[in-house]
Amino acid sequence: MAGRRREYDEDDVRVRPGRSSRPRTRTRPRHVDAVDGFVIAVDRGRYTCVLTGGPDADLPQGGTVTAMRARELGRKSVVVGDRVGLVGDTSGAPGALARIVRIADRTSVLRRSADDDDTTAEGRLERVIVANADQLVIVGSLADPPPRTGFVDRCLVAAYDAGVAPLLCLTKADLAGPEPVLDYYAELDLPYVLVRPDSDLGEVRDRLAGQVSVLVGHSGVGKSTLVNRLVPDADRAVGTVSAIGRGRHTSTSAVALRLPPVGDRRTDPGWIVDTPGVRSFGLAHVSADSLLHGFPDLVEGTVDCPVNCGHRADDPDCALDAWVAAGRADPRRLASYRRLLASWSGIAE
Ligand SMILES: Nc1nc2c(ncn2[C@@H]2O[C@H](COP(=O)(O)OP(=O)(O)OP(=O)(O)O)[C@@H](O)[C@H]2O)c(=O)[nH]1
Ligand SMILES: [Zn+2]
Repeated sequence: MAGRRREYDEDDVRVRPGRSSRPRTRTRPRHVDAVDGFVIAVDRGRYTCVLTGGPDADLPQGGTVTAMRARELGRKSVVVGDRVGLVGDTSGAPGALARIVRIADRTSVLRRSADDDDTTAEGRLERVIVANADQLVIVGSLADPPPRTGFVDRCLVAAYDAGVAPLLCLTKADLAGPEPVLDYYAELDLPYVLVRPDSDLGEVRDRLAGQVSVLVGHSGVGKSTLVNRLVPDADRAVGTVSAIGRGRHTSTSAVALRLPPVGDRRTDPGWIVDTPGVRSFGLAHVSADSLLHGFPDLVEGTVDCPVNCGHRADDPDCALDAWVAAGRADPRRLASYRRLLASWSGIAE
């Protein structure tokens, strides 16, 4: 994580102009003494952060600091993955409360999909749940339950749109081979890893090293099993705001877990962000173009489409049908794209 952008929004700092004779103590503090933190969990207005200042900042160590938002942040939200500036009691002692006074510009955001409840403002909202993720690990089982490529396709759209690199993590490789899934994504150069109960996870850990990786997957695919294998003390790692194993009553929808060091290497093993209860990522903000770019194997097939072609099944001159008929892309991919189009209530054009 070293070397990542750490500029802060400075618009929350109000400095009075002029009056150089003014006693320093009466000017608003600029928080020059703020220390860098990384938000790992959010629970009812309390933010659990780890301190990331210092030369060994990204190595597994240290405790956590509980913080609240400073009023001067206004309406800006703070989410898991945010890089923040902290002041106040950052000792991490029991009962100590620090204040978040700055939020760094985000390199990426992932939004959860709106709740099905469109009768409330909350229910219609696609809230940002993770900031600054580098990688989206799409966890899917090869059997029991069978692969759901529609879900993977949806995640790919979210990943490409957010500028987050996708990694396909295929679990239960002891029950079925990966060929059907890999065949479906043959045109994509999608990186993937296979997981079975007896695999040592070395390749997975290599891919997670130095990254902030968000894990998403359907119920039953083995995501919890994988998280617990990767971070054996996951429950302890997030302390009192743990979302793991809790039901739907928790307000926490993401939690960052520090991966243990690999051997005696002094390199950053990375972070995983588990997303308990997140069924899928919101795509309402995604433009029609971005939706298509989640299907890179189809993009070239649209060059012969009429201007303003919607690429839907009932668009008579859509060139994608001919593209697929000519064997240039898998017809199942086109069907998946059109299913997504049909369910997509995009607002951005
Ligand atoms: N055969 C086999 N079974 C596995 C593997 N990984 C997990 N399982 C089993 O699959 C079942 C579901 O695993 P979980 O880890 O609970 O799945 P999950 O994705 O976290 O599902 P939720 O807890 O419902 O969100 C459990 O019975 C696991 O023991 C695997 O690689 N191979
Ligand atoms: Zn078209």
